[in-house]
Amino acid sequence: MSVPEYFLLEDGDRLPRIGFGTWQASDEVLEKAVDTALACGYRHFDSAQAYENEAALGRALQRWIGGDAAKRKELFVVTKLPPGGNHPELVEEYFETSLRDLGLDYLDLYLIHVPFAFEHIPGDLHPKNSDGTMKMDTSTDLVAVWKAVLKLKESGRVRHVGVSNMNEEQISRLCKVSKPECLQIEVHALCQQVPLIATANKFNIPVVAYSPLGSKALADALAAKTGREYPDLLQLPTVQRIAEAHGRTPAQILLRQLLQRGVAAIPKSTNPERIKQNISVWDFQLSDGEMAELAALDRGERGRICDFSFFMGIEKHPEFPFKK
Ligand SMILES: NC(=O)C1=CN([C@@H]2O[C@H](COP(=O)(O)OP(=O)(O)OC[C@H]3O[C@@H](n4cnc5c(N)ncnc54)[C@H](OP(=O)(O)O)[C@@H]3O)[C@@H](O)[C@H]2O)C=CC1
Ligand SMILES: O=C1CO[C@H](CO)[C@@H](O)[C@@H]1O
Repeated sequence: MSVPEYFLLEDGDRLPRIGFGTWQASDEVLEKAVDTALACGYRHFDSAQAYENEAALGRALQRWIGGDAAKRKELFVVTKLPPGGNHPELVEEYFETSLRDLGLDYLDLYLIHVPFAFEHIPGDLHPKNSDGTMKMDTSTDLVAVWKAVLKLKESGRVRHVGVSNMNEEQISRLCKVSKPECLQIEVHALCQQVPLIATANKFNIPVVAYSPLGSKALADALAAKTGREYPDLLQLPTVQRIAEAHGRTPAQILLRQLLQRGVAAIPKSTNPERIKQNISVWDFQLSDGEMAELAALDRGERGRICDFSFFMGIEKHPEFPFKK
């Protein structure tokens, strides 16, 4: 089956289905990686204020744009409102900080990063109590935050707005105000999010898969916390066998499965060869049988690696999105 390289959004904007992830890439390394990614054809870049590297991303993008408005239009730049910004009266301030750090005069997509709120403490994106638990604001009014994000779109400084890490109930609640234009969630071979993607498809909301390769960083953090080893998706026998059959790499198989499920993916790499590899996924296709074998790897909720358990106490927040 052929897969379009973009989601078509309103106003004819195009959301490239392979994007470039930036979490846990330090400034200098990130700038070089973004230069490579741009040269390889990436035009969708995923960031977040929480990654604390928006300025580095912005510098690399500005070099490539070179003041040319047509080149800026080629890019699809995404960033996210952090948990400390989940207060309606603070959305504008947090947004302006990201836009300034990115050095852009508009953003293509702004996402509510998570549905729960931390206290707003200037200069501290992950405020903690003395016992290590997060300083949460349990009075989060998610609809009011969403309305404040929608106002940014009305102002023209954001072209599209969406959400991340939200469950079906939260998505339905926000859809009553205005449908999110994108849902960014963890999706990969062991956490295939079949029900949530079905809901997104029902609302015609494009889904973008984060940690599409199983995120070594998150898997290691989970293993350190739970003592539960998390499998390396790239080493899964089924993935390796199908990769062998196609003369492709395991990563390309994992990404192609997502594309053929109608989901976009934002793999992160700072290695030039792997950056190139991750966007070279358009010239082969997986058979129905191979797709069925990959679908059988799903562990549903048990396959989740990003459960925010490193934010101690977060599961007590009324808007914690995942099954406890
Ligand atoms: N909305 C949210 O809450 C979240 C959003 N995200 C976004 O999603 C992006 C991707 O997810 P992320 O968690 O980073 O993890 P990924 O699933 O993208 O995996 C990244 C890891 O895989 C390695 N890798 C990349 N390409 C290959 C390849 N072709 N072969 C083998 N190994 C490879 C990278 O190492 P190397 O660099 O050495 O190649 C890195 O260690 C993030 O960067 C971020 O932008 C992530 C988590 C949560
Ligand atoms: O985007 C993200 C990158 O991963 C982090 C650790 O899970 C998250 O906090 C954040 O949601």
